[in-house]
Amino acid sequence: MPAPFRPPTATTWRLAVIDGPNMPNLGNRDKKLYGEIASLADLQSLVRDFAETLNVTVDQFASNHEGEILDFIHRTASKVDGYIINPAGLTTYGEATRHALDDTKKPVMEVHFSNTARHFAGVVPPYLEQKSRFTYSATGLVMGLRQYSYLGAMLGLVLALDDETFLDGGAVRH
Ligand SMILES: O=C1C[C@@](O)(C(=O)O)C[C@@H](O)[C@@H]1O
Repeated sequence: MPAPFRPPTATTWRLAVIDGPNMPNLGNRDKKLYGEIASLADLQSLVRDFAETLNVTVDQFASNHEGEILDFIHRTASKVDGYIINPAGLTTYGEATRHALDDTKKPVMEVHFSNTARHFAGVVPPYLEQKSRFTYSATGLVMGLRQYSYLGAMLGLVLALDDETFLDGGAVRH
């Protein structure tokens, strides 16, 4: 059933959804953080189904290798209207990936399964405080809602792209 709040004439935006290092192993990760989701394939199927409901398309990509993620961003930059990324293992040091996304000039939503502020506080002492590099240049951030973070990010990004007074149809980032 199509989303009732998007008119039938709304643009079919093309989005790219990227999962970074360790997300290909989603089914075997800590259930306290990642829940009972069985696999990356299940996550991608949930995201695809939601995209269909919103009447947008998604190009999905996951890799344990930053270079492959950079290649994906470079080759999709002129084809997609916005990115959703879970930088995962690149969150704190993924400057090359952040720059590649920045170079696209497209809106970028950062997503995480966990609330990374709480998660990081649990894994390092306060004097080594860890932060996401991606939040500095992301359009927005959704985290702490496990797989539903991706759906929240997608909904927000699609409505923002629809709103010509906000992202100017994807041409301008704010
Ligand atoms: O791999 C991940 C997954 C993560 O991005 C999340 O989705 O909660 C959080 C990161 O700190 C971690 O390195």
